[in-house]
Amino acid sequence: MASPPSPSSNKPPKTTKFKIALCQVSVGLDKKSNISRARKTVEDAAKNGAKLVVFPEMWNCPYSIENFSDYAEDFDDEDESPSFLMLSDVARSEGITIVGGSIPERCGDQLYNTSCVFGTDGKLIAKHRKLHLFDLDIPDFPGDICFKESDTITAGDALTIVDTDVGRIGIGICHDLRFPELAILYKERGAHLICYPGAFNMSTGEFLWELVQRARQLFVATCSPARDSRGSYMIWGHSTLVGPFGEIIATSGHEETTVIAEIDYSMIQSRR
Ligand SMILES: O=C(O)CCC(=O)C(=O)O
Repeated sequence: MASPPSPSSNKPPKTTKFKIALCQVSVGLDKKSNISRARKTVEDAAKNGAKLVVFPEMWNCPYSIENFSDYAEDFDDEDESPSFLMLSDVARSEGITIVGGSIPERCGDQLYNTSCVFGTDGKLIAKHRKLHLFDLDIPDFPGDICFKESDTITAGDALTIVDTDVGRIGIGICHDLRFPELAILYKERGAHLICYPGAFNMSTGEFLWELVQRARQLFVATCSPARDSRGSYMIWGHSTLVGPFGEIIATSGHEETTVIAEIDYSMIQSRR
């Protein structure tokens, strides 16, 4: 993996205008079909001109504490990492950058909620372990949700910012989006875009998901799985691209879809 860019090296991106695809895929119980569906989605996005593809949080596994261990992958073990290998392979074959949402990562005795970023040659260029785990119990809120991610997942301990062919990208996962400090640090380190694979729920999604993205004053891309109305965890959806003025460039509902939109980094300069 490349070492993270230093704050002072404000390298201009190779590409300043490009298409991004936010793949709001449906996620089912069958891991193999989640993987093949995801691959096809990347191939279609590349056909439509996308140079950067973003996946949702936990795209290979229905979002539930009970599933994380069964669907987890050890990235150092080729026989144990089909989701990881597929993303690497399709990034290379399509020649695109992929922010691979997140999948449960097994490392020794620990499980992490991890996002892998692949360059156009298919190499892993960054890995972000979710920093802020989602522990919530709000019985009187609409949707009265109770979820304790820390029962099975260990929190990461590092920022993740990486230079790619499509700019300097900071990564956060879902609940990380709520913490402005992280976005401020990425901004100080010269990020052009922050990608947040997420899976917000119905309780907090309606109130916070869009609001916090629009407050970051950078390009922000969020990508959620599609809602599964039979699932135990009701996903908010609404994968969105926000520009540096807080404007919504493109968004979606909660159904399965791929949002394709243009990013033009010259807008960051205009905002300044
Ligand atoms: O912050 C929130 O309200 C939702 C976060 C979440 O769903 C998650 O981190 O998985």
